[in-house]
Amino acid sequence: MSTVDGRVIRVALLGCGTVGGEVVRLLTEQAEELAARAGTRVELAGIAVRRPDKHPELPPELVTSDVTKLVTSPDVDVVVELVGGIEPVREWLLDALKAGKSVVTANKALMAEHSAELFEAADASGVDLYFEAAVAGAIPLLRPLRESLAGDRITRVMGIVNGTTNFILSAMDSTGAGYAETLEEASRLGYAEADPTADVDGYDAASKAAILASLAFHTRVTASDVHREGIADVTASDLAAAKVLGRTVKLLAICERVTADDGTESVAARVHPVMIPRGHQLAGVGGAYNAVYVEADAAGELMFYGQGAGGAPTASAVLGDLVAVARNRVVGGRGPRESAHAALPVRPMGQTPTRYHVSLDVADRAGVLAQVAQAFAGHGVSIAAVRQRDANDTASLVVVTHLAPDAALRSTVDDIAGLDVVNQVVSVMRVEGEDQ
Ligand SMILES: NC(=O)c1ccc[n+]([C@@H]2O[C@H](COP(=O)([O-])OP(=O)(O)OC[C@H]3O[C@@H](n4cnc5c(N)ncnc54)[C@H](O)[C@@H]3O)[C@@H](O)[C@H]2O)c1
Ligand SMILES: N[C@@H](CCO)C(=O)O
Ligand code: NA
Repeated sequence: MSTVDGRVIRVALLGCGTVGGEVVRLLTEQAEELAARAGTRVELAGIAVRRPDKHPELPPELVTSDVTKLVTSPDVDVVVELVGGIEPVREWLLDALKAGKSVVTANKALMAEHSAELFEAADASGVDLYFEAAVAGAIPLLRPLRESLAGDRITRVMGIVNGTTNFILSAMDSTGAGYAETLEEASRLGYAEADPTADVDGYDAASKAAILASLAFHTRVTASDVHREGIADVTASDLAAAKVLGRTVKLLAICERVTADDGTESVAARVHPVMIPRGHQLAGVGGAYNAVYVEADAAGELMFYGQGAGGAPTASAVLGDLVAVARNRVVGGRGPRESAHAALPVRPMGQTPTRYHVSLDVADRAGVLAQVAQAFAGHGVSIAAVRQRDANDTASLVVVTHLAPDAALRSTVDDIAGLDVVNQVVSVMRVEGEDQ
C-alpha cells in the first residue's frame, strides 16, 4: 500500500445518524485504502451532533454540539453535512464555504432550493460542492450527469427515486399488505425520513427531480417548479385496475426537455404515481431500490439501478465525494461548478403532455361508450385503447389515451365524472410505456 507523504485532509462531520454513523465506520475501517486512493489521509477533525451524550460510541474528543465553531475551524478542510433540512444547515454550509471549506452533502431538500447560492459561495472561495448521495443514494447518477454526459444532450430523466414509497407500493402490489404497516417497516429499516410525509407526499422525490432536471438540462430548477403528487391517494382500486391491464403502479420522477411546435424548448419536471406495464424495466424494481433512465441524443438510453436509501449505501456515495474532494485538494484543482447556462423556462404541468388511464363503472346500456368518447373528443384528447366488461346491469370501462396536455386530460375526467351514465370513476392515473 502506498504511503501519502504526511498529507492530511481534515473532515468535519455534521450529523451522525443513519448515514453519518456509517460514514464514521467506513472512514475508520478503510482509512489506509482511502489514503492510498485519495493521495492523502482523510481524518475526522470533529463530529457535530445534537445530543453528544447520546453518542458514547464516538471518540469524546471529536464530539461537539457547537456546529458553527466546527465548520469554520482552521483545523477543518471539508465539511460533510448529514443532518438534513434547510435551516440552520444552509447557514452552516454558507459559513463553511465562505471560510474556504469544501462541502459534501446528502441534503436534497437544501440542494433543491438553495444550490445556486451554495455554488456561488463555493466559486467565490474556489472550493468544491459535491452531493452524489442527495439523489438515489448509492447509485452513481449525479457524477454521470455532471461529468460523463457533459458532452451529450440529455432529453429525459425518468425513474424511481424514493425508496420508501417504492417499498410501500411494491409491498401493496405483491402481498396486499396495508399502507400503515409497510410505512412502519420502511421507517424501521432507515429508508423513510424522520418525518415520512416528505416521502409519501412526494416532497423527497420532487427535490430529487429538481436536482436531476437542473443537472440534465443546465437550468436552475427548484422543488417548487416540480409538479408533485404523492402516494397517499393510491388505492387498492388503483392497484387492482392496474393488475387487470397487466400494469403496476410506481411513483416516478419524470424530467423532460419539451420542444414546442415552433422549436422553442422548455423543461418539465413532475413526480406522481404512474401505471407502467409489468414488462417495463421499472416495474421489476422492488423494495427500497431506485432505478433511473437517462435518454441522451448520442448515448441513447442508459439505466442506473441500485440502493437508493439506507445508511451504508448512502455512505458509499458520501465517501466517493469525499475522495473526489481530497484528490482535488492534492492536485490543487476543483470539481465541476454549477452549469445553468441553458436557463430554459419551466413548463407548467397543465401544458405538459401526458397520457391517462381512466377506469369507470358505467351503466350497461346503449350509447354509454359514445358519451364517454364524446367527452374525450370535446377536449381534443385522442383515445388509444378502450376495454369494456359487463357485470349484471353495470359495466366497467377502461380508457387509455394518447398524449395530450395534462390540463385537457384533467378537464375530460371532470366532465366524465359528471355524466349520468357514469356510476363511479374507479381509478384515474397517468401511464407510461407501451403494453406488450
Ligand atoms: N437515510 C437515508 O437512507 C438517506 C439516503 C440519502 C440521503 N439521506 C440524507 O442524509 C441526511 C441524513 O439523513 P439520516 O437518515 O442519517 O438522518 P438521521 O436523522 O438519522 O441523522 C441526523 C443527524 O443529525 C444530527 N442533528 C440533527 N439536528 C442537529 C443540530 N441542530 N445540530 C447538530 N446535529 C444535529 C442528529 O443528532 C443526527 O445525528 C439527510 O439530508 C437525508 O435526507 C438519507
Ligand atoms: N427517504 C429517502 C432516503 C433516500 O434519499 C427514500 O426513501 O428514498
Ligand atoms: Na447517488
